[in-house]
Amino acid sequence: MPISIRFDNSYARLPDAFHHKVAPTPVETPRLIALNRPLAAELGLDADALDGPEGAEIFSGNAVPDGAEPLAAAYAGHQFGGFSPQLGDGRAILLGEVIDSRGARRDIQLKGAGLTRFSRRGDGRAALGPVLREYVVSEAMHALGVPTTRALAAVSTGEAVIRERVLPGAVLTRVASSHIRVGTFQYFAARGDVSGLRALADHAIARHYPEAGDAERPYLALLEAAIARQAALISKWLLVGFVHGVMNTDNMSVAGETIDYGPCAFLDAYDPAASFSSIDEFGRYAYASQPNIGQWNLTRLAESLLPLMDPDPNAALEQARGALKRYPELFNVAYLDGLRAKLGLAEAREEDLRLAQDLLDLMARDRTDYTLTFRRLARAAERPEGDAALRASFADAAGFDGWLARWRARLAAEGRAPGEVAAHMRRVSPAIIPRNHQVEAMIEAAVERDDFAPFRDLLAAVAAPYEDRPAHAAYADPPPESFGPYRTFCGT
Ligand SMILES: Nc1ncnc2c1ncn2[C@@H]1O[C@H](COP(=O)(O)OP(=O)(O)OP(=O)(O)O)[C@@H](O)[C@H]1O
Ligand SMILES: [Mg+2]
Repeated sequence: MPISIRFDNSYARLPDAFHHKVAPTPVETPRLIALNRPLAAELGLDADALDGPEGAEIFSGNAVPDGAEPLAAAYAGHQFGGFSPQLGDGRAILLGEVIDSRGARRDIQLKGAGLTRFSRRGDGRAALGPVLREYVVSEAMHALGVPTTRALAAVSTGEAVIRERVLPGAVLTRVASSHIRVGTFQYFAARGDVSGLRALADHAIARHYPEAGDAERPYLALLEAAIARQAALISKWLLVGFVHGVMNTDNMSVAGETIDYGPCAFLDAYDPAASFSSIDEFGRYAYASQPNIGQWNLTRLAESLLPLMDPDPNAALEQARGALKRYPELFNVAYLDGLRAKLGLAEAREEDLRLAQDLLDLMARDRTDYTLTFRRLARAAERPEGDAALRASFADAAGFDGWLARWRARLAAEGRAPGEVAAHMRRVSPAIIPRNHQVEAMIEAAVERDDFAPFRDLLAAVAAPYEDRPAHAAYADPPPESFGPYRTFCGT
């Protein structure tokens, strides 16, 4: 019996200008590498039926399930500050949408599924390494509590893709609450297509911000809501040490989910200026620049929405400015709340930012490991003698001791039980992130030796980031010295 998926394809019903209806290009010998069974169940899919050759057929694009209406979406985007009026899905093909077990609409999309009208000079394909990276890192982000697209399946294609060298090809099946990007709005705005813009905004409101639809000014409310979600999202990135790496406006979801894990990386050593992507020469998308870039991108969204916001252009501009002005405050509040939690503080006080910033400054100076430092701090919270490994990680031991004394005094003033404080801290500061050296080792095993055991092990570890499980202990370790400085390459 063919697999049945209950599609309801609202994006396909939007006007022609929104998409190119195109089927995936079949691949030679699809092999299912991974199926996310819990996610499949959440989507109402038959995980047993999909966990084998039939799943390989569907998730490679070789078999298009009944009810799917494959399409490539049109979008534009600012890439490293320069505007491209037409990008679009050059290698991703949306199969359709399903309503999940909680009643939410979710996209099911194949990334690497072949040529579309938007492929430009690309081959429409993805390489196995980047597919596995996106699978592991997006699932890690989900487990960390960061809004993100999800990975439903990975399939190898049996075909080669040519990059700097010949690599095995693969397709990632990605699930998202939508694939509407800031660049999707820019696409219609740049063409002066106000009716398309309105259709898009109405679609985004219905799908992501239904309360905005009831507001006096729905399009302003859409902008405000998108700004709030983006501020919250980027604060979460910083709090787990995530560097997106390619925050172009076409890689910013209007739903506030992290999307496009091309050259992303997590901080090992804390360095606010950290930037890993080989194409981000000037550090535009460095770790600590992400909040500002978020605002820059949201300003592009605001500009795109102006024609809808008010018939009077000056009034529209005024409203957009007002909405954007709130972003820094929204970000700062969310980030400081997160830092407080990482320090185990339950009460908000004036001096909290200073306390947190002083620790971050010490960490930056001595390049301590971002993840380990906070995790060890939880241990220090429940031990009066402190944590020897933590102290040893600071070259400036006296500086750190001074900070530790201030922090302990602050905790003592709150008077909570040390065990409780430590438990709270461990709920927000992970033991395990997808460490860059582990991700690279996992990719090498898969690509060079067809060995997917490291992929499965890493995935299992990052799926339980806040737990200290002995079996996962190796994944909590920082990189060995020999790993050296890390560089990522756009996973095209
Ligand atoms: N191999 C390829 N073939 C065709 N088009 C490509 C290819 N790689 C990237 N593109 C296109 O180049 C543009 C920018 O690429 P970018 O790396 O941001 O996106 P992506 O990783 O392909 O996809 P997404 O943003 O959907 O995760 C997009 O329009 C994308 O579709
Ligand atoms: Mg992209």
